[in-house]
Amino acid sequence: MAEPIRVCITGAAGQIGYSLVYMVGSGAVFGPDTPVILHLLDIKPMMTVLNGVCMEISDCALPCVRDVIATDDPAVAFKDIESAFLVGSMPRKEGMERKDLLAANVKIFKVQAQISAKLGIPVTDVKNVIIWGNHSSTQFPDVRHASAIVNGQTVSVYDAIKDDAFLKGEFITSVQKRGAAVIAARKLSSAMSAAKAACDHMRSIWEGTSEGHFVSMGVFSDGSYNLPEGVMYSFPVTIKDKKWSIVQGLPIDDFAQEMMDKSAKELCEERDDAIAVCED
Ligand SMILES: NC(=O)c1ccc[n+]([C@@H]2O[C@H](COP(=O)([O-])OP(=O)(O)OC[C@H]3O[C@@H](n4cnc5c(N)ncnc54)[C@H](O)[C@@H]3O)[C@@H](O)[C@H]2O)c1
Repeated sequence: MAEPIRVCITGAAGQIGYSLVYMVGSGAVFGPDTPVILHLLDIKPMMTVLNGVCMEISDCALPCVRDVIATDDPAVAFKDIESAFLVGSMPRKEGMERKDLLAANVKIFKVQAQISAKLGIPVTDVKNVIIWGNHSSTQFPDVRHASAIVNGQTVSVYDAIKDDAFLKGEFITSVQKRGAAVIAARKLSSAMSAAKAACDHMRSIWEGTSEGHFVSMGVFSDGSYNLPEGVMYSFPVTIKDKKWSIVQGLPIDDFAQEMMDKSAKELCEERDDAIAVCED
């Protein structure tokens, strides 16, 4: 086996942390041949809970876990690490909008399932669905540039679904409202799917994207696609040598641009709110 890498997970005693620890420790993120030393950070009152998580890590005999450092000291948690999942903060509760979280959290610091169900194919046969914008009710899931394997042929998802009303209506709104729907059903914010998404992001960064594939990530906007510069915005990106590049030149129609602009406007407002909180 290779030398172990040090991976920090903050908020490790929380819901998302609980799923993340398992996924990282089982080899699903950095590969089954890469041992990891887990640096688990949480706040002092959560140390007993974190100790329970450590007991379970030990009981699971996770194949990739070489050692575990559980701490409430960020200096210890972030020492010599190669990668970090910054999860520690306050989750959204029923009735809360994302904006409500900003004031609380600012100081501390994808959507193929529906398409594959509509086409009756496995999720692995759908690629390049884009989420533009914010992770909120203005996010814009866009299948215009996506392709799928149907009956052994690679086809455009838009042409295969052939349902403009669905793709511009129900599909978008159900993705936009998914977070709230999970909270309404679980009475808790999503955790397993959030941890899976974080792990997918980390694996994409670690391994890079394969030829012809892109993934959506919230990255610092450089003004591509006529969107405002200087906000964190979800773009289609490719990744090589752990560096992301925004995919350029995708044709954007009026409908898409309007959706993308709406999410950008909200992100600019959130950025300004966050700056105001910091300056308080
Ligand atoms: N993007 C998404 O899809 C998505 C989905 C769900 C949750 N979230 C966000 O992820 C975060 C964590 O959610 P959760 O459900 O795991 O919450 P949780 O309350 O179960 O866990 C959060 C953990 O963070 C710890 N924590 C708080 N402040 C900390 C600090 N300063 N340093 C280290 N640890 C700290 C808490 O003690 C707790 O153990 C929240 O901000 C939530 O809004 C995002």
